Amino acid sequence: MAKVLYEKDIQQEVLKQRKIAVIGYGSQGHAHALNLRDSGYDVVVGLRPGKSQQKAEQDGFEVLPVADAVRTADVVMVLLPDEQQPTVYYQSIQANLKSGSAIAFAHGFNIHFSQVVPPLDVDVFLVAPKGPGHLVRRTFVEGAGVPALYGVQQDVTGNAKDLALAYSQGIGAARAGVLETTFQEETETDLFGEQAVLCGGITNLIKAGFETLTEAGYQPEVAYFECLHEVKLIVDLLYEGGLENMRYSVSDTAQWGDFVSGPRVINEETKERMKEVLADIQSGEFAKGWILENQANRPKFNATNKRENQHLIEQVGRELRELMPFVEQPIQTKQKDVKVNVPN
Ligand SMILES: NC(=O)C1=CN([C@@H]2O[C@H](COP(=O)(O)OP(=O)(O)OC[C@H]3O[C@@H](n4cnc5c(N)ncnc54)[C@H](OP(=O)(O)O)[C@@H]3O)[C@@H](O)[C@H]2O)C=CC1
Ligand SMILES: CC[C@](O)(C(C)=O)C(=O)O
Ligand SMILES: [Mg+2]
Ligand SMILES: [Mg+2]
Repeated sequence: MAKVLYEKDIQQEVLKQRKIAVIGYGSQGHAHALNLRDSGYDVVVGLRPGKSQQKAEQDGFEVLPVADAVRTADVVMVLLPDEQQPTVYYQSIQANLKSGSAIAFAHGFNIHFSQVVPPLDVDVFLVAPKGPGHLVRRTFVEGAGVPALYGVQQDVTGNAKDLALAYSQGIGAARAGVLETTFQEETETDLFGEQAVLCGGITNLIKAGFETLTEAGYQPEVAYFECLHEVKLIVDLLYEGGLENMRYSVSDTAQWGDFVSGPRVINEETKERMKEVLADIQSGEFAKGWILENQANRPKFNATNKRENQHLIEQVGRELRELMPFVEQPIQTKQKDVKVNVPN
């Protein structure tokens, strides 16, 4: 069994003496900056002029241009979109990193695929929350946390692991559990999880179910409740107590259907496709495609995003959610169809 660390296992002092620059104030950035400050750490935010800058200032942070924030910091956490990190790193971060300081990431993509190569005189570590940034903040405020993986790529000071652990504690992850990993393992498992299960897998499962019902003549509203809305209720039971807990709560008819029909939909063939997805991640093929897509200004990303937002399930869902005031308002701080290519 892997060793999972909690708050009681972690010393905070090593990070308390240091200034942390959080670069970026999006999903992860705002959560890390706010949680670290609430945990008593000294935080400055590095940004370009714009929406995030205004938000961070409204939240009471000192906000500096990226280069200046890096210059003042002992620990620099890079929370820019993965595809923007190399440009900003080489234009504004690398030359300003203090010798003996630390650079950190919430996802290993750019280090693992060598898009960012830090100098040899800094520590390089990873603290990767296993959940969306907005929940990293929401759960922290509620007194809980989102678990995280930590890893060290480069340890020149002898402090890298302690810094990573203290950082994990500062963002609230150690309340839920912190697990040691490598940049390679985090990158490959995170990409696989989001593609095959958490994002790509679940959205396509939902759409396929919805389309099967509507194409058979059933009402789209009924199909929406059945295939999308109820997913959260079922996932809550899975989250709270695993497969057994969900199966305990649903009817025996549903459980029997789960046993006999689930494997007709998700089976060895699906697993073979999953293995292909994993192989593309491991070989760097997926990373190459994503880097090229960005260099071309995201033609496929933008077209797919537009088409997906117009899907019948989205139209029906928007109308139904209007009538359910208890459903929490969507987060949607990001306009994912706009490619912004402006470094600092
Ligand atoms: N989203 C998530 O929940 C998770 C993300 N991660 C990782 O965290 C990192 C950050 O991702 P995420 O939080 O989704 O990113 P977001 O897209 O939510 O936020 C990006 C932030 O970076 C700023 N930014 C973008 N370009 C520049 C630039 N050129 N110069 C200065 N600031 C810039 C944006 O500001 P502006 O308003 O000016 O555009 C924004 O504040 C990634 O490595 C990701 O893989 C890891 C776990 C989960
Ligand atoms: C599941 C998507 C994720 O990996 C995450 C929230 O953990 C991401 O990159 O946003
Ligand atoms: Mg993830
Ligand atoms: Mg991810």
